[in-house]
Amino acid sequence: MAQAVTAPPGAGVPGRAAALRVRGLAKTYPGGHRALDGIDFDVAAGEVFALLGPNGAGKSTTMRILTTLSRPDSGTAAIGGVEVDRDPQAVRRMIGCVAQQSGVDPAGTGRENLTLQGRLYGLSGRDLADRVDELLEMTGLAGFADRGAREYSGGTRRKLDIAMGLVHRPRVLFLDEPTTGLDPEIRAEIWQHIAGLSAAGAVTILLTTHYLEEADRLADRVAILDQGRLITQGTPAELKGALDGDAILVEVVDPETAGAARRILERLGRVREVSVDGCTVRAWVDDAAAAVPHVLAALATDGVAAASVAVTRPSLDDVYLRHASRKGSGR
Ligand SMILES: Nc1ncnc2c1ncn2[C@@H]1O[C@H](COP(=O)(O)OP(=O)(O)OP(=O)(O)O)[C@@H](O)[C@H]1O
Repeated sequence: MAQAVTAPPGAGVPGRAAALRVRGLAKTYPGGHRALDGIDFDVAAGEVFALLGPNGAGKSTTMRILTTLSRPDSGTAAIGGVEVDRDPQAVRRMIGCVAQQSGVDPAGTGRENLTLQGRLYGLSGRDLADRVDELLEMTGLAGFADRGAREYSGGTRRKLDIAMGLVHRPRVLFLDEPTTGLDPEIRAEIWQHIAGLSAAGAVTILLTTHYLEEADRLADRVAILDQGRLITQGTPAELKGALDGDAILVEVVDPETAGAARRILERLGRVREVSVDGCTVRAWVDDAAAAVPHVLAALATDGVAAASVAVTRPSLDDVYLRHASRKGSGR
């Protein structure tokens, strides 16, 4: 089995300036819970970097420290070369934050919310009006600009939150679970907006997410955080490529036979990491083309009927599950 790409301290993109640099960041909350246990990473200017991890892994704690809302016990974090602890005011001017909780004032219109946010950052007059129009256009909110935000759907409100985070042209945008709770259609629309921002190259993005597909689609690099430690980081392709082999998915006709199918596969020499989810039995093999006939023959010999067999290349889900299972944690 190939080793996963482990996180070299401060791994970043060679030759690109770090917009964000984190070294040895640690935090223990009152009561003794160690939420961060010394993490290192760099995010290059213009990159989209996704922090993944199960509940309680330390993602929000990392976000809070980087956005100056909380202090680490040790280690350093710098945005554009400025340490967050040393000059939080300067850091706040360089960053935009879209928190899980919406910052939209439901009593105002979209335009009013954006205008107020711009004023808080010192924008005024024509500059501010132009920036507000630009953002309304960019996030597809022009048609809703003068409606009360109270009437907005969850997705529209989230788009306004993102626009508000961008009003002062931050160098780094923090998105904390930007699409959690939104339906797939709106999620896809928001992904398009984030991808558009990234393609324009004007802003570096750090996002946290529970959706592996989101990280796979949007992120140039991802890091998996678990129990306060960064257990792996790299591009989605690197992380997937580090998992040797293919996944075989066998769907059994009768769910009662899934356990038997699992035991049969576990007895086959060339199959490893067999798991069951309902009617589907999943296993890893080095060479799917060679393994599939043996799998089917073994199932048929023991009288287990298979409805279908599929072979897939490793996904980011597989990367996540491999690391989560190594650590013995769930998702
Ligand atoms: N203010 C606090 N006081 C004490 N413990 C805290 C505090 N905030 C977070 N924790 C604990 O620290 C750990 C990390 O929490 P954090 O919110 O950073 O995780 P997370 O990865 O963002 O999780 P989620 O995906 O659920 O938001 C958790 O065990 C959490 O219970």
